Amino acid sequence: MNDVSLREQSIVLIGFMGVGKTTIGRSVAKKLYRDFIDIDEEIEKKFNLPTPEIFKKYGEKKFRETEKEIIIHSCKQKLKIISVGGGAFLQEEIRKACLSECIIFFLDLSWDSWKERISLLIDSRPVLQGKTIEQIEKLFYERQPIYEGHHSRVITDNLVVDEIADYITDSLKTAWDIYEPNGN
Ligand SMILES: Nc1ncnc2c1ncn2[C@@H]1O[C@H](COP(=O)(O)OP(=O)(O)O)[C@@H](O)[C@H]1O
Ligand SMILES: O=C(O)C1=C[C@@H](OP(=O)(O)O)[C@@H](O)[C@H](O)C1
Ligand SMILES: [Mg+2]
Repeated sequence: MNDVSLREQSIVLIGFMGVGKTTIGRSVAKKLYRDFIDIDEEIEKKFNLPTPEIFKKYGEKKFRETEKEIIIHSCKQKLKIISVGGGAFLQEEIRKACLSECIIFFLDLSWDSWKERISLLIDSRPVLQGKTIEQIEKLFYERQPIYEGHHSRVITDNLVVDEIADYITDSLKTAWDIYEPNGN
């Protein structure tokens, strides 16, 4: 770790696509009066295209390279709330950078709850498109080990966005008060 205090460290949300990283990250940022960075939004701004179009026009490899560049840059900043795409932690360099620079929350949703959400996700997630539900289930479980590197896990089944965001902010405030009681 660098010389950034615990209170200043940026927070990174990870987990499979659709678990709520973007929505919950935005809510946590509001509650803590911090800037929010959604890495997918940053990639889309850079290409001036939605993610499915980036995949179509430039390919997944280019998307992943850009994702890495933006995350490595963003995770070195202080006091941010950062939501990374569900595939970002496939890249070891990203995992290592986030783990050493930031506090990582893993949003853990069960397959049974996740599959109820699929219709909300399919149009904007190219990785899900053209796959059967069985293939998506296989991907869901294959991806779980990449999220093992984290500092805190939040089981999100049956919780609304506000409850999850409150849980994250409360646990951060508790950790800050324990480890940096004088606010530094
Ligand atoms: N706790 C939750 N309960 C119900 N729906 C949720 C919850 N969190 C997110 N959603 C919904 O799931 C969809 C995916 O959320 P999103 O924040 O884009 O996930 P991610 O960034 O992890 O892909 C959105 O339609 C969002 O409104
Ligand atoms: O898991 C993945 O491979 C992806 C997840 C998406 O982000 P969310 O996890 O926010 O849906 C986005 O980065 C892209 O569609 C690829
Ligand atoms: Mg997202």
